[in-house]
Amino acid sequence: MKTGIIGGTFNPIHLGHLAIAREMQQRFALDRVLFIPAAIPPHKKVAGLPPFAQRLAMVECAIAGTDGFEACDIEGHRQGKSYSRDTLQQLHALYPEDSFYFLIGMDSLHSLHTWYHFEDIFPLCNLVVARRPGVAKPASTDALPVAIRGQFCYDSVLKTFCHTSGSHLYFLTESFINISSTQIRHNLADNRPVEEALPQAVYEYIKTHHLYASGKG
Ligand SMILES: Nc1ncnc2c1ncn2[C@@H]1O[C@H](COP(=O)(O)OP(=O)(O)OP(=O)(O)O)[C@@H](O)[C@H]1O
Ligand SMILES: O=C(O)c1ccc[n+]([C@@H]2O[C@H](COP(=O)([O-])O)[C@@H](O)[C@H]2O)c1
Repeated sequence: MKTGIIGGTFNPIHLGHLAIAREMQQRFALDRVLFIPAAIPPHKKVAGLPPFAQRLAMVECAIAGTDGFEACDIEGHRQGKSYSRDTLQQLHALYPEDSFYFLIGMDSLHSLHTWYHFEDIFPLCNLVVARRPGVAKPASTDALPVAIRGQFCYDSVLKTFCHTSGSHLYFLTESFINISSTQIRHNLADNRPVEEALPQAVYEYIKTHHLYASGKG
């Protein structure tokens, strides 16, 4: 089975997340894409963060009825920070036959060397990086962050980066939408429109549960 993974704080999940997940699903003919909310995001402020259960519920609202998309609460069952290395190891143990495609934003690629045991991550999955249209697709290891480039080579025939473990590093380009959860939270707090950035069901969940009102982070 080919399994895609998109992890995030999902505070809240938005149409940008869904668009890149769909692109990854189609490009790699994935059997399923797991949306994994971080219970305790390792590098983000947790003050004012809605509880894990609410961020998971918004993910469930966002993907309901979409073939191949599944919410995964694996990080809600662990103590401490939600490190991706630990999640990937757990998924490998649960699904030893699967190959994994782990989606991250370009910003995350550039800070990957600061992640917990980041070098363990490469052999555990293929990395799929979402980049903005117009940002050149890297075509040599020189374009990769210094901290990781030594572990990859560039195959100019296949136009792909290969890790020493045999995993690959791919770049997506088609579907980046210029949306962030931060912008959505600010718009909600200021009563500015957000409907175009959010699935309708997520918008309704936010309204019903009075999330992100002014003064609520
Ligand atoms: N519009 C987008 N297009 C492509 N990737 C995105 C987009 N927004 C977020 N991502 C990526 O999705 C993953 C989860 O993102 P996250 O939940 O932190 O959302 P965010 O919008 O970046 O949040 P915030 O604004 O609060 O930092 C990260 O790897 C991030 O880089
Ligand atoms: O494992 C780490 O050290 C680590 C550090 C920063 C981010 N991550 C993961 O990257 C994903 C996106 O994180 P964020 O903070 O941009 O929402 C999410 O799954 C996080 O758990 C993981």
